Amino acid sequence: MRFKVNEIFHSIQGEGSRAGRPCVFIRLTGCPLRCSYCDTTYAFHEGEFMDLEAILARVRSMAGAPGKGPNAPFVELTGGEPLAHPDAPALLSALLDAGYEVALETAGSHDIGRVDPRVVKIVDRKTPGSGESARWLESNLAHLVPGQDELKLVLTSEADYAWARAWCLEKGVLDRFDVLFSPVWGALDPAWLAERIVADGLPVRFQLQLHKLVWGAETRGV
Ligand SMILES: C[S@@+](CC[C@H](N)C(=O)[O-])C[C@H]1O[C@@H](n2cnc3c(N)ncnc32)[C@H](O)[C@@H]1O
Ligand SMILES: Nc1nc2[nH]cc(C(=O)O)c2c(=O)[nH]1
Ligand code: SF4
Ligand SMILES: [Mg+2]
Repeated sequence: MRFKVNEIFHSIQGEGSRAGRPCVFIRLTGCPLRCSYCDTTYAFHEGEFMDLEAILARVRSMAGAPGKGPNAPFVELTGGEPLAHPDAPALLSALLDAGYEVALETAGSHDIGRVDPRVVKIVDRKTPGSGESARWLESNLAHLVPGQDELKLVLTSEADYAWARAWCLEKGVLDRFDVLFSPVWGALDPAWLAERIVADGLPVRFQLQLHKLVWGAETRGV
């Protein structure tokens, strides 16, 4: 089983409710979407083929020995769009079997029902401002595990916020899942977003990309 891999790196988880934890990232090459704000366009084509064993060996060399419990080494599969690769579910299962806590970062454009339910799924509901909101697979909502998985809405503008709020209320997701609202870096004022969430009493988690605050927005491999 082979995968085109853009990069594998060890850093601090910069997004989601697990932000701040050391994490090994596996970034697969390729994405069929073209979000207006994508900060990872270098992963659309660049990469080298690696087989499953080589990926597991690289992860092991960075994350250390697998463990158990809440502080088991943490590994995230991202991209590009990892689920655009037909064998991504098998890679995720192999990482789980090796004893890691495993997360998947996905655009919600591909069926997450094929993924082991123990994988922490961080599913990005693309907004109109991304230009890719029509790629959303509504059936994915039924596969999210409350208390484990997360919905993320990355907002380009005040109009995107209004759309995101209405979508969350219409779908009833705020009663069931951890929902994250993030500004597009450099596009939507984070203070405006934070204040608006508070003013609206919206039970979502505001997030900034921590790694960009630490290393700047252009640094790769962090
Ligand atoms: C690079 S994507 C890879 C995973 C998958 N393709 C997706 O979009 O969820 C990882 C996350 O970074 C977010 N992201 C990309 N560019 C961003 C930007 N300029 N500002 C804030 N978040 C961004 C995406 O919305 C997504 O949630
Ligand atoms: N530090 C760090 N945390 C991240 N969380 C999700 C990322 C991604 O690109 O999917 C990411 C990333 O690129 N870097
Ligand atoms: S789906 Fe993810 S990787 Fe693909 S263009 Fe959008 S943000 Fe970038
Ligand atoms: Mg990133």
